[in-house]
Amino acid sequence: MIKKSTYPIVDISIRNVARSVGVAASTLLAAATSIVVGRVVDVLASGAPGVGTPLSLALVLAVASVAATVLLGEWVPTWLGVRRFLDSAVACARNILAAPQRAFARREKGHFVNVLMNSTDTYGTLLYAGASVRIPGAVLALVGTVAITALIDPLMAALIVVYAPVLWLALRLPTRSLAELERDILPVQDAWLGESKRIVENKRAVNAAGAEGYFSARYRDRSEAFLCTVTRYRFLELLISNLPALLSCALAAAMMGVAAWRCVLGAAGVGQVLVAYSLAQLVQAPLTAIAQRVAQVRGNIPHVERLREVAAAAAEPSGFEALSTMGSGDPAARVDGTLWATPARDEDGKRLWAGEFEVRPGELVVVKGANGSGKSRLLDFLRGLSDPADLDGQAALSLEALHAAYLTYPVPVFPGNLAYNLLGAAADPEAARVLDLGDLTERAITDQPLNLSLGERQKLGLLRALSRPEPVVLLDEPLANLDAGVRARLCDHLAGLRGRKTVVAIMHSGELDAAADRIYEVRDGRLSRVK
Ligand SMILES: Nc1ncnc2c1ncn2[C@@H]1O[C@H](COP(=O)(O)OP(=O)(O)OP(=O)(O)O)[C@@H](O)[C@H]1O
Repeated sequence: MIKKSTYPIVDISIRNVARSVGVAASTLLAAATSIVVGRVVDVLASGAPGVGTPLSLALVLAVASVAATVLLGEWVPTWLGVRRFLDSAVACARNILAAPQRAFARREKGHFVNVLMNSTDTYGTLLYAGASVRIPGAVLALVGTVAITALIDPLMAALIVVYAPVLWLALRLPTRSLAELERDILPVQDAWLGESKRIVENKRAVNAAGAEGYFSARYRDRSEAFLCTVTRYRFLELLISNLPALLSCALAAAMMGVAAWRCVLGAAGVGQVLVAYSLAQLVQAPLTAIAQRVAQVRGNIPHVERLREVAAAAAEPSGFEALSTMGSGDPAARVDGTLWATPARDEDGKRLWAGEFEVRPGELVVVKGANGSGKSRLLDFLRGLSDPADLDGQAALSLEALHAAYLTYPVPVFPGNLAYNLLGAAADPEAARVLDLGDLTERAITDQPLNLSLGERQKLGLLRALSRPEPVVLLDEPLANLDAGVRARLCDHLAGLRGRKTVVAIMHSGELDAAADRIYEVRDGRLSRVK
């Protein structure tokens, strides 16, 4: 399991302590402003001269308090949270890409979209900035305000000390429910995001099938389930944010009562009633912030658990290292055993018996067989994209095979141009000539479904695989969607690669048979060598 320090929530560094003091500064400056304003009122009430100095000081303190609220109280923790959000989003994307394929297949795509977009944001802005800066800042503000109040009147300070647990208890139930609800929302939100993604990705196919009604109904069901939990969440949020204002009236009345009593006894000026009212209001913000943010942190822990799960998956060894071979005389790949295509390992599970499948360096190897017989799963296995546990038997895979250039399905297209779509490789001039790219080399490429024809998309995938420097090339149906001229030239080209590159091609036709060094064919679930 990944260490908790991978995504720390409470991070008490010197910088964060300074930031927390900054968060507390606005409340403390506001408290000081109230006291000086109370002094102004006392001077005015007594009719004594010299109101100018405390009035100016009150003004300066009020401006400083507002500036501190905006800059230190809000902007600094917000900026810190956004930085954390960005850093954890980048790290999460890296981890998703690094995780073995089987770890990625354990969850549906909506889960990863949610982790990447939502959990990274929640971790940065709510959890880290909340627990490391905002909550400690609110605690400092509360302690400071109580201390300032105690200097004026210890009884008033005692009232705040009594009030704090009352408010905490009042908020306990809704904040707990909020925390529990947060856990329930996540899987519903995963499903909703997954469905949203499906609508966008499949729009054209849905239109072509005339299945708009079916898809909108599915979407409505998922949205209703999600919005139902969101409504409950919003209601609890509303309660938590408004309850303190309601209860604060009682605190304000009690504190003002104490001040008024002192006033009547002649122990304090009339300004103290105003100070009491201001302090009762001021203390609400840190108290509520502590209650709300602790609930937020508790409720949102599942987000950081999800991020840690992705980080743990990225650290998971693929397991293929144990199968890799290094020797120069070794085959590029050898598989001897039963390869399971489906997770089920019983009579219903699909499997391919790949007894003594072998590819030697520099060979052109053709694999044939009926649809769904497990040929693509075999290539995935050679490329180290599946799970070594899928094989009941033995295998030896060269590092070249495990890092092979791989044309697989669907051919992914990235918005940009052809050069960009080669993902860092320079176009192989011979492959480019063979594929007859036409205007594909100059035009803008988008991931809109009609931007490239099926054949053009295939050419792009082939150019990408054939331009990579890796010595082993795996091609899943290289001739699919190509016109007769390109098919013939491509077959000649692949035949010409013999001795220079190791090529394994899945074929549904005999066009490569004559050139192939070996041909394997699946018959009745068994992969046998036929040439
Ligand atoms: N994770 C999985 N869960 C369930 N079934 C799976 C899974 N992975 C593969 N399969 C099934 O295993 C079978 C073999 O798939 P594979 O893509 O290897 O076939 P193929 O021989 O390449 O077929 P084709 O010639 O049609 O491309 C298919 O029926 C596929 O649906």
